[in-house]
Amino acid sequence: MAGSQLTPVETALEHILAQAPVIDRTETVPLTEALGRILAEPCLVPADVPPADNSAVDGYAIRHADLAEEQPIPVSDRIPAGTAPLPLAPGSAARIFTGSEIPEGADAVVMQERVEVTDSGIRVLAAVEPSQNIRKRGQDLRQGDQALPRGTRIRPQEMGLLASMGMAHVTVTAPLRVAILTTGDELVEPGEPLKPGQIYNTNRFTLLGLLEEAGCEVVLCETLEDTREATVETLSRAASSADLIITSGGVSVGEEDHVRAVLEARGGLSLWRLAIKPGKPLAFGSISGTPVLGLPGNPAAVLVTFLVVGMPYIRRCQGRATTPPVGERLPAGFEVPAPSVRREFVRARKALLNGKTTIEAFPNQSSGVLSSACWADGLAVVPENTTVKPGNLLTYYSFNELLG
Ligand SMILES: Nc1nc2c(c(=O)[nH]1)N[C@H]1C(S)=C(S)[C@@H](COP(=O)(O)OP(=O)(O)OC[C@H]3O[C@@H](n4cnc5c(N)ncnc54)[C@H](O)[C@@H]3O)O[C@H]1N2
Ligand code: MOO
Ligand SMILES: [Mg+2]
Repeated sequence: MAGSQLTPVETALEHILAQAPVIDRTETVPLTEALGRILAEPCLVPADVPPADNSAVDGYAIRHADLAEEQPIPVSDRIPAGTAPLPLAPGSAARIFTGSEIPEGADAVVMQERVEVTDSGIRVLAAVEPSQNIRKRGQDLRQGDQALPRGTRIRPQEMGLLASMGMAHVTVTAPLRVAILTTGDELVEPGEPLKPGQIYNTNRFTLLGLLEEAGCEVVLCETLEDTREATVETLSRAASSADLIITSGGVSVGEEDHVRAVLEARGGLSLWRLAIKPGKPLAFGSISGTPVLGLPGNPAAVLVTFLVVGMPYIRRCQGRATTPPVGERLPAGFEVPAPSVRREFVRARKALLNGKTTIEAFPNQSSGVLSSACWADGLAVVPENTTVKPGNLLTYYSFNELLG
C-alpha cells in the first residue's frame, strides 16, 4: 500500500485499524477525576437505583382502595426525604415529598394541588390511578445489569450515573502515550521573533489540543530539523516512550522531507499517499515497533487527517467503538465544479438558507488556510470523482462528532 497509487480512505482506515493495539494498562481514579477517561471494564450495577420506591411529587401517599371509603382521610404521618418511613396506618394518608420513600402499604401518591386539606384530613379532588406518582425501585438501574460497557468514554452524565451507584472510584484505561514531532527548519515557537523565512509552529498546538480532547497523554513534544540524522534519532527516542508517534510535515516528495523517507529506509512504511484532500501524502508505519502516523505539514491537512484517520486509530487503542461517524445528510450551499480522485473534506458549517438547513463552505479551502477550520464547525464530504451543485445532498460531520 506504500506504492505510488493513492489509497482510498476506507482501505487506509482498515489497514491502520488492523494494526491498532488496544491498550491494556489500567488505573483506578477517583470519580472526581474520571471525566473523559475510558472504562477499562464493564460497570455492573451493585444495587437497584433508586434503592426504594419513592415519590415523584410533593403530596400525600395513600392506599388506592381507601378512596372508595368516606373522606376526608386522616393524615397519620409525615415523611421528609432522607427518612425511613414507617408502614402506612390503615385508612390513613401520609404527607410526603418529592424523593421521599413510599411507606409500606401505600400504592399511590396524590399531588398536593389535587387535594383539599381539612382539619380532619385530606379530600382527594381528582381521579387517582394505582401506582400514580410512584417511581419504582430500580427504575433507572437493576442490580446485576450492565450499566455501562467497557470502552465507554466518561461524559458528565456517566459521572452522575456512576455516582448514583455509589462508586467513588473507577477503573479506566491508562491514557495512550503520544509523541508529537513537528518537522521543519522554518518553524519558530510563538513568543519568539520571526526572522526572514520563518513561520510559527502551528501544528504543534493544533495537535496538543486534539490529543488533549482525545484523552491522550503527550509524553514528548519536539520540533526536529529537516535532516535524516535528526529524524532517525528523534523518532527512535520517541519510540521508547510512546505508544504512538504523530509527526507533522516531511512526508511529501521533496528532498527535505525525511519522515516518510526514514520510515521507508527502515522498512517501516506500510501506507503512503491517500485519496484524501487535504492530506494526500499521509504516511503510516512504525519505527522500532512503535506506530508512526505521519501527517502532512499543511495546517488544515493536519486537522483533517487527524480527525479522519488519527481519531479512529486512537479510539481503537482506547478500546472504544470504532463504528464510523453517522453525520447528517444536508444540501450543499456551494459548488464543486471539477471532480477529484481524492475524497474532499471541506471545512464547512451549517447555515439557514431560505429557512432550510444547508452546508456552507469556507471560500478558501487551501490546506495552508487554518482560519477556514476556525470559521467551520465541521467537515462536509465530497466523494471521489464527484461534482457538486448547490442543493446536492452531502454528508456533514461536526468536529464534535469526529473528535468525540
Ligand atoms: N511535488 C509535490 N509537492 C507536493 C505534493 C506533491 O504531491 N508533489 N503534495 C503537496 C501536498 S498535497 C501536501 S499536503 C504537502 C505535504 O508536505 P509535507 O508533509 O512534506 O510537509 P512540509 O513540506 O514539511 O510542509 C508543508 C507545508 O506546511 C507547512 N508546515 C509544516 N509544518 C508546520 C507547522 N508545524 N506549523 C505550521 N506550518 C507548517 C510548511 O511550512 C509548508 O508550507 O506537500 C505538497 N507538496
Ligand atoms: O493534501 Mo495537501 O494537504 O492537499 O495540501
Ligand atoms: Mg514537504
